[in-house]
Formats: sequence, C-alpha cells, structure tokens
Amino acid sequence: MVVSSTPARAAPFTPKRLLSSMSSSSSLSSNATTSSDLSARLARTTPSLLSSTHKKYKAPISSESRTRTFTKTNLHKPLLAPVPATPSRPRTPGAARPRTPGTPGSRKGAESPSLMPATSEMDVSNVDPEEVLVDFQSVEPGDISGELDEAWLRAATQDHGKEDKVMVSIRIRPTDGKSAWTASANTLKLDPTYTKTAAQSFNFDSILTGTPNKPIYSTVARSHVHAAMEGFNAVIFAYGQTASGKTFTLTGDDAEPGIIPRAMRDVFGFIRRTPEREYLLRCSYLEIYNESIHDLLAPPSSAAKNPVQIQGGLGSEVVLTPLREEVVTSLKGVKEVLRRGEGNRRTACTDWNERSSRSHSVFRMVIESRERADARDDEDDDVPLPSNGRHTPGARSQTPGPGRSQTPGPRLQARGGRSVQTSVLSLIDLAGSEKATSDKDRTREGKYINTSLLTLGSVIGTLADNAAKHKTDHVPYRNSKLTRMLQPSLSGNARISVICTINPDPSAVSETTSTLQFAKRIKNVQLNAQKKEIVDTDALIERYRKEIEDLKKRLAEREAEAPVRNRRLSTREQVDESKAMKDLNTRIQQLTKLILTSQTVDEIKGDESRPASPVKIDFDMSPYQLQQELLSARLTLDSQATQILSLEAALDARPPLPASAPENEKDRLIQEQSKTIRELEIVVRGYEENLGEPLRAVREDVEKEWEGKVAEEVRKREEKERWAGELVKQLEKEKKVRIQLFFVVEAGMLMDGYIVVQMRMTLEEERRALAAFVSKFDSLGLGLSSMPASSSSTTSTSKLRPPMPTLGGASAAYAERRAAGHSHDIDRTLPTLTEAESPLRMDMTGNSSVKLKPQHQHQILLEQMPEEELWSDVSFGEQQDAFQVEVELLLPEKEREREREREKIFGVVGLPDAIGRKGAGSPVRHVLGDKENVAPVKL
Ligand SMILES: Nc1ncnc2c1ncn2[C@@H]1O[C@H](COP(=O)(O)OP(=O)(O)OP(=O)(O)O)[C@@H](O)[C@H]1O
Repeated sequence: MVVSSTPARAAPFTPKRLLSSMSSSSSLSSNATTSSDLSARLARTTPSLLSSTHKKYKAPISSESRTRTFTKTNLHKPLLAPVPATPSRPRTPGAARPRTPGTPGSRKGAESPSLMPATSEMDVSNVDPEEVLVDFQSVEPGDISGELDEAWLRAATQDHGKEDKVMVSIRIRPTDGKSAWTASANTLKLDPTYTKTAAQSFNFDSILTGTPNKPIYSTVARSHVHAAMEGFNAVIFAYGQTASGKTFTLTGDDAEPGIIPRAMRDVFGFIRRTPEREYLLRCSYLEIYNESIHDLLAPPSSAAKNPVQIQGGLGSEVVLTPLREEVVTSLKGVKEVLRRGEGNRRTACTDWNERSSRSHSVFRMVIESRERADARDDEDDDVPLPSNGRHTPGARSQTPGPGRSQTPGPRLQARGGRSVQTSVLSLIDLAGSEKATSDKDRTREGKYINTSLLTLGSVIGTLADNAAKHKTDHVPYRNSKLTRMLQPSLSGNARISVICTINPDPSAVSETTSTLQFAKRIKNVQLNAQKKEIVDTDALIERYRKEIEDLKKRLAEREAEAPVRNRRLSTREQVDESKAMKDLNTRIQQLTKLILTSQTVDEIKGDESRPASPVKIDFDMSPYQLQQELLSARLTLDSQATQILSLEAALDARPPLPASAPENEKDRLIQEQSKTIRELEIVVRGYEENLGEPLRAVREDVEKEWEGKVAEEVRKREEKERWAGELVKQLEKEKKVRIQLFFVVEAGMLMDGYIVVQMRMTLEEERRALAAFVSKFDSLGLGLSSMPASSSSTTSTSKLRPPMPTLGGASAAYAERRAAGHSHDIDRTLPTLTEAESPLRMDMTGNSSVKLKPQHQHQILLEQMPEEELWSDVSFGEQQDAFQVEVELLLPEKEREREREREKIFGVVGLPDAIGRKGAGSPVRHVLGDKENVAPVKL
C-alpha cells in the first residue's frame, strides 16, 4: 500500500480541535487551537513528556519508585541473578533491597498532576466521536517509523491469529547459571538429570529466548493486533511464575519496549496503511488486586472508593462499570494513558522480584472503524436529517458489541450507508504464581493471586475438555474476577495468544513444569472469533424517504393532469396510464413499509397506539382514483401471492446456514454456498460425462474377468470342505473300530492265557499218568528188554521175533530213548501269536487313538518280565520224552550240571531235587502245583 500516493482530503475526519496535550502535531496546528490554549496545555504537561521520543514508554515507577538500570550496554552482559524457586530464608531487615511499602493502596500516582480529573481531556463522555476520528492522514510518520524492517514484514505473512486455536508461545528468561531445559524451535525438553519420572517434552507454537522484545512482538502479538484492527476481538496475555519476565515481555523498558507499546505503534502503523477507513480508538486500563477491580485511569482516591463492578451484558458479555475510557488520537496520547496506568499499578518488592506485580493488569483498546466517506464516494453522505427531524433510534443507539456493553462514552456511528466494525484488543499482564513469603501483606496478595490463577487454570481445563470431548460442562467463570472478565474472550469470541514465561533455573523446575502444563491445556481451547459489524440503516431510510417524496410529486402531477389528458387518450392509453399510476402507488407503499419496519424495531415500544397497518387511506381521493387504487391493489395482491410462492420455493432451496451466522453475513454466506453448490454440480457433471463412463467400463471388465475365477474358487473350497467332513467322519469310524478291536484283543489275550494254562495242566496230567504207567508197567515186569544198537543187526526184531518183556525193561527203554532222544526237536515255546493276534501290538501309552505297535516292543516287554515269571512261562512239549528237556529248561545252569553228573553215574533220567523242593524257591511250583507228590523214577 503506497500511503504517500493517496491524495490529501479537504476537510476530512481529522480531529477538529485539540483534545489533549498528547495530540499530534497536525492537531496542534489546527485552526481550532489558539496559541494560548496550546501553552496552557503544554504547561500541564511534564517536560519529560514533551521531549519524549517513541522509545520512552516507561512510566515512572509507582509506590516503590526505583529506576531500572537497563542500558544498551548492560543488556549484553549477564543481566539476571538466578531466581530462586522458593524463598530459601527470610530476608534480613535493612538489606540492600528497598522495602515494600506497608499499604499497597498508597499509590504514588495519585500525586501526579496527570491523574487529576481536570487534566484528563480525553475522558470524553461528551466528545463528539466524529471529531476524534483517526485516519491515515492524522497518523504522524514518526509514530510508526523504526519498526518496518524486513523481519517485521516477514512476520506479517504468518497469521496465527486466523487459527481457531489459542496460539501458545514460551519465552525462556535468560540465565547466568545452568539451564534445566533444552529448547529447539518448537520443543522444550527437561534435562533427564532433573526429573525422577519419564523424560518430559513439550511442543508449542514457538519457543523464544533472549532479551530483545522485537522478535517476541513479531512472533506472538502482531497477527493478533492486526486481527483486532480488522474487527476481531483479540487477547494477548502473559502467564508464568513470579519474576519470570511477564512484565518485561508486556511492558518492557526504555531500551526494550514490550508488547503493549509496540502494539500501539503497530495500531497507528495499520491506520496509516489503511487509507480507506477511519477509526475511533478508546483505551481503558484496570487491575485486579485482591479480587477487586480498580480503574487505573481514574484518580486513585475515587478509584479506591468506587471499585469497578462486573455486570452481565448480552449473552456472555460483561459490563464493567464505572470504568473510564479515554479516546486517543495519536501514539503520544496512548503513551500518556499507559504512563498513568503504569504509575498506578501495585508493585512491591518480594523475595523473588524487586518490583513484582501484585495484581493482574488489563490494558484494553476498543477499536471502532468504518469506511471513509470520500473513499466511498457516497452521494448520500451529506444527506440532511429527515424532514421530520427524527433520527432512526436504532442507528442512534450505542454501538453494540463489546464496546457498547462495556462503558459509556463516544461511539462511532454507521453513516451514509457505511457500517461500523467494533473490536477490543486486550493486553493482560497476569501476576505471577508464587509461594508464601515472610511478609504478611505479600502472603495475602499471593493467596489471591494464586486463587485466581488456579481458577483460570480450571476454566481453561474445562474449556479444553469440553472442546476435546464435545461436552458442554459448566465452566466456573464466576469463581474469580479475572475469569469472569475474560469470559467473552475465553468462550471463543476472540483470537487469543498466550506467552508463558519461564525461569530455566534447575531450582524452578516444578514451577516451570506447572506453567508448561497450563500452556499445554490452553492450547486445546477452541476459538471461533467473529467480526462485529453494525449496518447503517439511517442512510438507507433517507434514500427511501427521498424516493417516496419524488414518487409522490410525480403522482400528484399526473393526477392533476388526468381529467384533461384522459379526454384526449384512447381507452387503451387510459388503461396504460392508470397502470403507471398504480405502479407509482405500489412503489410508494413498499418504501413506506420498509421505513416503518426499520423504525418499528425501536419505536414500537414507546408508541403502542400506532396502527398495525402501515397503509394510510387518503379520503380526499376522487372516485376514479379510488377505483384505480382498488384495481391496482387486487393486481398487487395477485402478484404478491405469486411472489410469496416463488419466495417460499427459493427459501426451501436455500442451503442451510449455521444458526450462529450473523444476520448481516447471511446473504453473503448464501451466495457463497450457492456458488459452491453450482461449482460442485459442474464438477459432478464433468465427472459423470468424462471420467464416469470409462471408469465404469473398466470396472465391469474387471468384474467379468474375475467373476468366473471367484466362482471356481468358491466351488473348490466347498468341495474341500465336503471332503474334510468326510475325512472327519471316517476317522471317527476308524477310531470306534480301533477301540472295539482293542477290547476284543484284550479279551483274546485273556482267552489265550487261559487256554495255555489249560493245555499245560492237561499235558501235566498226561505226563504224570504216563510216568505212573511206566513205573507200574515195569513193576509188573512187563517192560521190554533193551536192545543195544550194536546188536541190532543180528538180533533185530520182526513180526516173527517180537521183543520180549523184561523186568525194568520199560524204564530202560525210556532211558535209552532219552539218551538217544536229545536230538529230538522239541518245541519249547508256546506257539507265537501272529502279529495281528498279539494284544501287545496295541499302543497302551495312553493315547486315545489306537496305533500299531512295533514287534520289538513285544520282546522288550517280555525281556522286562522278572526271571521267575520267565521260568513259569516255559511250555512243555507234547511228546512224552520231552519231559526231561522241559525239566532241564526249568533248571538253572548249576542244577543242570548236577543232573548231567547224576545221569552219567546212574544212566537214567531222574527228576532233580529241585522238582521236589517246596516253597517259593521252586521254579516249577506254579506248573506242578500241589501235584508234586509224583516220585522220581528210582532205578
Ligand atoms: N528476557 C529477559 N531479558 C532480560 N531481563 C529480563 C528478561 N525477563 C525478565 N527480565 C528481568 O527480570 C526481572 C523480573 O522480571 P519481571 O518483573 O518482568 O517478572 P514478572 O514475571 O513480571 O514478575 P512478577 O510476576 O513478580 O511481576 C526484571 O528485572 C526484568 O527486567
């Protein structure tokens, strides 16, 4: 924007009279100001003030007035003594630090001449706002110079203020000692050596370090100040532990002006760069001390007597009364206001800060603006008052919005069709949270401070929670003056920037962590700032009035000419003429209705007797005119009925709007939405026509290709499932069979055992019978003689020569056969079961399923049998001569040896002693049982 290229105006909205000693030089040279006026005002101004440059913002220190010693040179040296986190020990009385005054209420500001009511020329309850407007021409170039460098302009491109979240930045106070925190552009990490818990790390919009305040302003405040200038409410506040640098950030000092003075400079810079608008600026300055609100611009005596009260306004708005607002027209004026307010602030020396703020301070600027008349070239600008001299009450009322409800004072009015925007910029320096001190007064203040900060924390916590979980829980705004005052902004109708100041010292880790937790919570609060705009109805009404006058004049002229003219006109022309007159009438009625509607809003209450219908009947009309009137009224009714129908249809078709949308924005929103709908329809149509068809074709192809494959896969899967079902059934069956088989085999085995025992017994019976028979046979002398093999050739037996019985012959023959019979094959074992028959094939390991068992396990089981059982398991041969062999097998090796010896000596087979033995030691006990009374054969 090229400011210098804008042409100068003849008599624009520059202040027409000097309103304060702080007025701009252009004002000073105004015609309305005489030189004596000027010198009188200058006399009231302190010399330092007159010579002040834009760098001197610092107000004289109030009650504990002490000069700060910051200079450009010492800024680069270590500046700060480490700030202890807690008061470690009580201070010695009479130490170097200046004493805190006994009563904080005794404010030195009261003595300042500038605080006297007479000097406050800008306390302008009676000032005509039109005369104190500020525009680009009234801003002195010197007021804005020095800030417009490259970094400044670069910062202007980032507009955090547009977001619907609170902008949260951290400023780390420089320290000479060790820092417990490591900072990057957006992240702050706590050194693990200072925490016992898990590593702590925080993310914010920006992390700022160092002493210069200019980058701080560009980063955290500038976009919000601009938002306020554009019509949005904006709040910037500093929060942090005591002595962490809040006041330094907000107010600063001569060398490093803080956010407030820089914001004021920026406000005038903005006005200078906006030639199309004019502004009305009003400032107020208050503090909340021990839960009561004090007007810092009012004379201290009256401020103490009349604390400011908070009253409810419209919706969540608040009204502060009585609160002084001062109109400012230049930067110097603002500086003066700031200086007075600063001087009245309560500060005191505490254990941590030589000049600690003992209150929350709020500097507010109400900004009202409207388009400049010459920028608009509005023909109605100089419209005189209506002929009846009546103003439209709606337009004359105070400007609605935060400005109106807060305080009385001059208000900018919408004019000549130009609407007014109203917004409030609040710059807040909160008192710092702190711990109890040795001083009673400070401790009491500290309690109030901490309580209101705690309430702020819980309000923020609830708001953040509500936003995150879409809840509408009660927010305890009323629990403290601070939160109640901030209610309109915290509930969303403001752009908020918070700068949390921290002390990086390791001894302050817990306080810093709690500040960072607060910062984290407030980041989640949801905002939805809206512009406030007051539409000018006066100008519109004036326009209507003028039109009505014109129309009436034309109608009267026509009516006057009508009798003569009608005689000359054809019937058709007469109809046309009557139609034209009817149109004029209709238009007059419509405009009258519009005027009445806008006036009704404010007048109806005071004028109950006014007729409801705005149409007035003129009883002086001629019958012809009345007929025409009737005709036109009917036609109007018809067309209105049609119009209503079409309007209703249009209303139905209207896109829905949020209920909260401001009235004056609705048309624009509807237009925007209709445009978006049209564009979307075009996009959809384009998609259908261009992309839709090919995509559909591709989809169909793919579907076709995959249809068969999918069906085949489904079929295969079903088949597999069927097969798996069959398998399961088979397995079940098999399992059952195996279990049955197992039981059968078990039974078979038992049966086998039984049969074997039976057989053995039978054989044993037979053997005994045979032995008894042989003995008997021989005892009867019927035994055959033995026939040695050598003589067999000569004495061989034949049918003719049968062998002859001899005494003991049978036994001898038995012995002979025994001697020769060793070669006999004797089946010593029981017949082996076939593999299939053996019950030992079954797996008895406990598995439920029956499995085949390898043969060697059968053997292993046998091997594992005790020796005794082995013995008893030996079978007897069926042949009668196998008996001896059986005996041998049953005897241990030594017994067998002895047996062989005996055989050699006696030449006969004798039953071993062992056979005759009784008791557990007998190996054949089980076989012979109690039948061992069979005596051995004795020769
Ligand atoms: N970033 C900084 N650079 C240089 N000096 C600083 C900085 N921040 C704070 N200081 C200095 O530290 C001291 C305490 O700062 P300040 O008074 O701003 O703290 P505070 O947070 O406002 O404290 P309180 O809550 O007690 O009012 C002051 O002397 C101030 O100049």
